[in-house]
Amino acid sequence: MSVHTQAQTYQNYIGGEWRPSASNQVEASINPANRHEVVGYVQKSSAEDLNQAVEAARSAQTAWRKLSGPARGEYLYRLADVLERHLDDIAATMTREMGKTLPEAKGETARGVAILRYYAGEGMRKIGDVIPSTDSEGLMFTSRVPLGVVGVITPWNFPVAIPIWKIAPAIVYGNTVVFKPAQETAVTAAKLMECVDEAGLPPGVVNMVTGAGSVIGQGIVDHPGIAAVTFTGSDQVGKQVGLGALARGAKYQLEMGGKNPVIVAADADLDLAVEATVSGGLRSTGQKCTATSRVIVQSAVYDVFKQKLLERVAALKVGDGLAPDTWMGPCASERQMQTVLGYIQKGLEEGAVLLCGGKRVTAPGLEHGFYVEPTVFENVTPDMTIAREEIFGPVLALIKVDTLQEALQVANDSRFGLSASIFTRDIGNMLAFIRDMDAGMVRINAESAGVELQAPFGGMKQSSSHSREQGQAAIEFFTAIKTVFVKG
Ligand SMILES: NC(=O)C1=CN([C@@H]2O[C@H](COP(=O)(O)OP(=O)(O)OC[C@H]3O[C@@H](n4cnc5c(N)ncnc54)[C@H](OP(=O)(O)O)[C@@H]3O)[C@@H](O)[C@H]2O)C=CC1
Ligand SMILES: O=C(O)CCC(=O)C(=O)O
Repeated sequence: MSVHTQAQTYQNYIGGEWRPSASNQVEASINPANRHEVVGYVQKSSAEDLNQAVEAARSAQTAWRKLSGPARGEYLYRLADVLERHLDDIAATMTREMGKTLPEAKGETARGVAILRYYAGEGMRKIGDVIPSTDSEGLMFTSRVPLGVVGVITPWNFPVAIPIWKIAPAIVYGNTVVFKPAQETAVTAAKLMECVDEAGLPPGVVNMVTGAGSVIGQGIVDHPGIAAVTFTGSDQVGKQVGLGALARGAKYQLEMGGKNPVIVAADADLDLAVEATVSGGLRSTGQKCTATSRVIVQSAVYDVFKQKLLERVAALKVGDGLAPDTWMGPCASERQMQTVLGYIQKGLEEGAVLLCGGKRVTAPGLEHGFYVEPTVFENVTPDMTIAREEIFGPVLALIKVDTLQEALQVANDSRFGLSASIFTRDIGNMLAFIRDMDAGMVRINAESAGVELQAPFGGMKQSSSHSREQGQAAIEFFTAIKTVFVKG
């Protein structure tokens, strides 16, 4: 039985108007805490809808780029205020649509507000440099210009923060946007567009088209009217996006997976390390690209650390993210839950030892949701699948090592290099980690997740396309540099 009497239908947002898809087909977005609850219906759009959105974005671009940076920034301040007013509703929608706990969803929405204000301020900052010319009568300088229409393709795990950290810099630097959210969180995305509408952004500056990744996402990648594509999501799709964009000469930026290690050195504050491992690995049900997944512990403290970790994990309350006492919600979808359970099974088959968890939670009240127990394995070796692939679920893999050198070697033995932590009190260990750890974010005595909006964010190796998002780094992707020489 489905509970959908109150479920609203959400339309595409194109050229400042709400429009049904050309196909007139909709899809239910369901609550992962209870598969029978429909959160809303979203459009299953076609290439025709995408074409309309690209046209709207192209039409809006000339007037938008002609506004001054501070004037564009003013729109972002307005949008921030509107989002802040709707924070509670948007956060609750996010929890119902993808399962993270309400405090996490509120925190993420507040982060969206802060990102908008940060980039509103960017509208006032410099967009070029004066460079001495060899010609004493010449003036040489750089100026940054927008790219045109930017395609924004986002995942479901941060359905407010990730779209905002792409859309805000895109528009403040004078681009217009065609946004394709993950279908799993398209209701939350539509509520974000309601804020765009209420804030009075000029029609066409931000457009949203929902639908299948293979149709709308791929359509953005291939569309000749889109100058650049920014993507966050899986490793596999990301590489496809990059190849497609490269083939037609579009600019692209990819943020993909992680297999983030934490090293617990023999001199670590073990209580702090346990807390950070649990928070970094299991909050948001492990569904963060920055989530801790490999826990590399020096043998001298292994048993004590393990004991403390298991006690802490046993105390975690799994449940509906809207319930006030829930610490960890469900996986975002049935497919994600099956993926996680598949990796757990693989871990068992390859000889890892299950210390706790490992099963779907079907306790009364949770049986209709996509819950997986917080899971800890030990005797994990670096060649096992659960030590190599991104699981994106509440699974921690303990790896015992003797020395810090070995720990670093294991930590670097991955095709990913997004975030990494170490717990130690020794300055030599810290410096070795900062120097030798191949990750875009290295964190000392702090969990691997939880990035700050004013700092560059991105990974090394196959975690990203080697660019950085957020902070002032965003200007690199969302603008092109013009070098100007003037002589009177
Ligand atoms: N680095 C990160 O932050 C994230 C990593 N992941 C990893 O990816 C795994 C799978 O998650 P999943 O949601 O399937 O991730 P995807 O990479 O499939 O989805 C990310 C976005 O890309 C879209 N998309 C799908 N196919 C294409 C395509 N051919 N061209 C362009 N865009 C496309 C999706 O649309 P649609 O949703 O409509 O399919 C979604 O908007 C997870 O288990 C996790 O390991 C997932 C999310 C975030
Ligand atoms: O750790 C964070 O706060 C951000 C994580 C992230 O960007 C992601 O999971 O995609």
